[in-house]
Amino acid sequence: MSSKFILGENQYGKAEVRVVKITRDSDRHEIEDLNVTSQLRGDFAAAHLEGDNAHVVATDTQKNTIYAFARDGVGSPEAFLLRLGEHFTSSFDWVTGGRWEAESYSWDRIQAHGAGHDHSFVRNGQEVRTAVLVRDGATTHLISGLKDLTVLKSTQSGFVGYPKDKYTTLPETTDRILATDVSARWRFKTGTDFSALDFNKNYDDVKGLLLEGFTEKYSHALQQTLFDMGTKVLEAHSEIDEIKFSMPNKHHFLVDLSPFGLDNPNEVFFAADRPYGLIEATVQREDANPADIAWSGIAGFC
Ligand SMILES: O=c1[nH]c(=O)c2[nH]c(=O)[nH]c2[nH]1
Repeated sequence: MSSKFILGENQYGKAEVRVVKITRDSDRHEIEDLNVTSQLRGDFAAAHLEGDNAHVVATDTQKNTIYAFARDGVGSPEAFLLRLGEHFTSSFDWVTGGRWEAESYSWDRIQAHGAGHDHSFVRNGQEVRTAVLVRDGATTHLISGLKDLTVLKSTQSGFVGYPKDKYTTLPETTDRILATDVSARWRFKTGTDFSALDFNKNYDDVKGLLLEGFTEKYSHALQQTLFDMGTKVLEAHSEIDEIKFSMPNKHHFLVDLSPFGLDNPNEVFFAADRPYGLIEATVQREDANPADIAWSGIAGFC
């Protein structure tokens, strides 16, 4: 019996290019700090089948392009990825698409003597900003996001009414701590005019809405709070078609202080790090276009 083997889907590039850009037009410096991955798609059959590298834009060249483009400034992770995608697809005929991804780390000015310092910064540990661009021929998909945005509410959360079977030990509660690390990714409508979008403003606004959504209502479950958070974003942003979440339910267990003759009226908790509930869902417009190609390769979301 003979088998024939053919080349399936493929992409390649440079992963995790760490680039820090200091803008020093004046004594008051600005910092941009990114981790960028570039992957090209197109006709790379000869490289795989024949060892012919005529189409292989070296991963080293892709890395250098990222550094060279940073010389002009980054602006926003989304704008930076759009520039890279346009460059590679327009410069090389056989590059028909690709995937470009960035994480961006934010820095605050160090407050010294009552003012933000001109050139000394402290990493803002709140969350990591993310962006993914997928180009497929004439179609462009762009997904903004964030991860590790840790939030907690100390009341206005409960969990009751769930089915009880012989394995159920969890007591119902109408007053518990709700805590999670928000990971969210929001996809812009296909065909959005990205040149008209202020991505940094968009990011700040969506993050603000997510945080507001977390606070606003009594939470009957993290699932409900997730949906509320997503709804707020879609209501306010017509350019966004869907938002996906992955959120651990970071359990806080009341400590039994009775051995020490003390009561514990919901004040002292054991913050468990594992196991944790893991709540994942998409909130989308009813008429959103399916965009599986945009999401494939993004781990940790359903
Ligand atoms: O918000 C919650 N959702 C659940 O699905 C769940 N399951 C559980 O044990 N506690 C919780 N809390």
